[in-house]
Amino acid sequence: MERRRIVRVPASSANLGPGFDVLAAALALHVEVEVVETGRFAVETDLDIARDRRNLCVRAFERLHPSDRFTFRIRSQIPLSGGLGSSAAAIVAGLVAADHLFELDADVFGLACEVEGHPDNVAAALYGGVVVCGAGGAVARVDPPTGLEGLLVVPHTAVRTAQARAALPAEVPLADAVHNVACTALLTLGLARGDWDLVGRGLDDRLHEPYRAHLYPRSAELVRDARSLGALGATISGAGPTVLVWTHYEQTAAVAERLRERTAGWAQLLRVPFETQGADVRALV
Ligand SMILES: Nc1ncnc2c1ncn2[C@@H]1O[C@H](COP(=O)(O)OP(=O)(O)OP(=O)(O)O)[C@@H](O)[C@H]1O
Ligand SMILES: N[C@@H](CCO)C(=O)O
Repeated sequence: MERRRIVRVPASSANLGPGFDVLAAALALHVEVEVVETGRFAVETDLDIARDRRNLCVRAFERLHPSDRFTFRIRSQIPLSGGLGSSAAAIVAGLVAADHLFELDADVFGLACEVEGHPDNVAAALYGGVVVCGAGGAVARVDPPTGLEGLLVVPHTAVRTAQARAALPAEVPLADAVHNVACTALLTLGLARGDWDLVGRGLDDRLHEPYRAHLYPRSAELVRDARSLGALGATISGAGPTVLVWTHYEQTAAVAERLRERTAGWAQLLRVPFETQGADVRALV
């Protein structure tokens, strides 16, 4: 009988403002990858992604097992323009599928970090919730507070993560590093306590968003103006250009209305809950 697995992995928003390469949150948009032992290699998808062995799901799968006899059917709700952890979700899906098919009990998190190059999106994709990635591969996870919602504003123009990482300086002023430590502490306390004031005060960043603003000028402007639209604040999602506008659910509809006027012509405006559930795998018969 054909062996078959279906893996569902959430999108994620990394950095959450000040927590560069440390903080991320899973979001309720998903990639679904069905891996079937058909006896031939193929990638079947409507997405604009590689259909050969350069495909990220396949590359990740191959870290654990050859893909020659497997067909990969990939569907995704995650915009590919950048900032929503689509690459991490694809990598986690490939690894989880192989790990489950061959009962390997592999270090999926460690391998996924190696392929992705940084841990934040990978941790959120694998474990769900809000994650803090520490030294030596440690991950702490907390459920997002009840009532927290996100509005995602997705531009047409894409930014590749590699390009955004290349824009960062090797050194930053000490005062900016201190500012980010303070904001990260306020934000994590705010998220753990469900304290909206602390969350709003903790979203500011000086380590990556200013250095990348020339790659996504309209997104940077929206982050600056989000509070004046009634939101708790906004952050560049991951390496951008998508913007995550943070709201309490009682504010979301009104903020969405103002954003709709403000972002006419942008690719998508999505109301997306934070996701508590991480990667999930099922065996199909
Ligand atoms: N389901 C998928 N299967 C295979 N490859 C994918 C899939 N989804 C995305 N990719 C690949 O990942 C690339 C996007 O990766 P990139 O790191 O630039 O952005 P991102 O992961 O969406 O954003 P960020 O890392 O900032 O959150 C796509 O161009 C595509 O090549
Ligand atoms: N922390 C990463 C997330 C992008 O995948 C970055 O900002 O480069």
